[in-house]
Amino acid sequence: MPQSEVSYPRLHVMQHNDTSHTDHHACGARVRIPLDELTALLVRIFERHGTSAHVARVLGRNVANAQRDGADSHGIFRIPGYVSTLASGWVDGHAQPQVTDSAPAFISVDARNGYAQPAHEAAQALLIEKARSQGIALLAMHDSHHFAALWPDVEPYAEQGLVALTFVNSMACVVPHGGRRALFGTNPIAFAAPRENGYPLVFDLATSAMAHGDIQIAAREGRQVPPGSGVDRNGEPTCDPNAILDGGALLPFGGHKGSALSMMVELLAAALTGGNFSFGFSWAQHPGAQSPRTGQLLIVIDPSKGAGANFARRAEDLVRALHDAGQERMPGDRRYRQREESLAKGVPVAAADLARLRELANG
Ligand SMILES: NC(=O)C1=CN([C@@H]2O[C@H](COP(=O)(O)OP(=O)(O)OC[C@H]3O[C@@H](n4cnc5c(N)ncnc54)[C@H](OP(=O)(O)O)[C@@H]3O)[C@@H](O)[C@H]2O)C=CC1
Ligand SMILES: O=C(O)C1=NCCCC1
Repeated sequence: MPQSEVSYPRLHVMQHNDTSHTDHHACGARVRIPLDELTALLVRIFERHGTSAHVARVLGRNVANAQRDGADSHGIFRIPGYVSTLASGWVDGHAQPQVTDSAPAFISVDARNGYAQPAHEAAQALLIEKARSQGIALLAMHDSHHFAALWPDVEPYAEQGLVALTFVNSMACVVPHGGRRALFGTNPIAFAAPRENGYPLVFDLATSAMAHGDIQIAAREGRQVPPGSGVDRNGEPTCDPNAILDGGALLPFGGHKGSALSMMVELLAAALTGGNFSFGFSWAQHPGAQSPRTGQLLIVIDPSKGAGANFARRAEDLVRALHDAGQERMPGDRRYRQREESLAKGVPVAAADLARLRELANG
């Protein structure tokens, strides 16, 4: 029976009970809002609900950019979760991260129970300097809360000609392959590499069959999820997202292969950094808390130190070969397309969500 050891709260997601709109989108009527306006609104929400001005700026930009790029599960959908987590006292919105220059190619960051993004930002310049001088450098962060998409953590390195990889562990809601109870987090991995012509090559994926956020969205919209996504509280396969959320669990993607990758994420993001394993924390005293208190590892490589004279050109060769072989869509393409559209026309947001954001910012 895969009963989760840590029960993940289902509260505090954007609800869409208003069905009066005629728009075809599942979330009701959509409006478009300029990116800087959305960012400012989100910054106000964070500040109003318990973060420092600096943390609010970092998180506001992060969430707005996720929404800009079409991240349904990690854009404004997450705002009620941030707010309830801050209100619960589970996370410190004013945390001052401690950055330690541990070794020539190794930086340790204690996020001090704060959000991962400001802690990462505090060490970013040193990480780039080390990667360029040593060829490779690591940032190992612990006691951090990552409640967002991972691509914003790696894409900026590729924009500067570097290769970056990151690993984050989350909360126990995935049954290991052949196992009986949830132990892994959805444990995402993201990778970014520069290209000669065009946006960096970036992939960003949960090692579970689906991200937990997408299960929540399917439940909210009354949709079934694909076979192989999860099991119910009795360990029986189910396509009902509510059964997965209510005492059931997710499955790793690709059976034993995804399970092995998820194990690696626990080792790199938790064991190596000093952070909690996904099964290793309890938020029982913090009703409403939703963000996992775990760790993150970032690896940054300077490809100019490698064998290839021009990594970005080789990346371009590879993309051309992939296209020639019939793969039209590269990972990241959908996001970049969405980004361009959002920058040209405004960021799409469900009208009901925008109203709720305004209440959170002003009410
Ligand atoms: N903070 C946390 O602890 C967690 C965060 N997450 C986040 O959830 C988000 C969603 O994760 P997940 O559902 O696994 O992501 P998806 O399965 O939607 O996408 C995974 C990757 O595959 C690419 N991709 C998707 N479809 C295709 C295709 N047909 N051809 C080529 N490439 C494709 C995507 O590119 P594209 O983006 O262009 O679609 C993306 O890079 C991620 O941003 C992740 O970081 C997930 C788990 C935990
Ligand atoms: O969607 C997911 O899976 C998660 N997102 C944010 C942090 C917890 C897991």
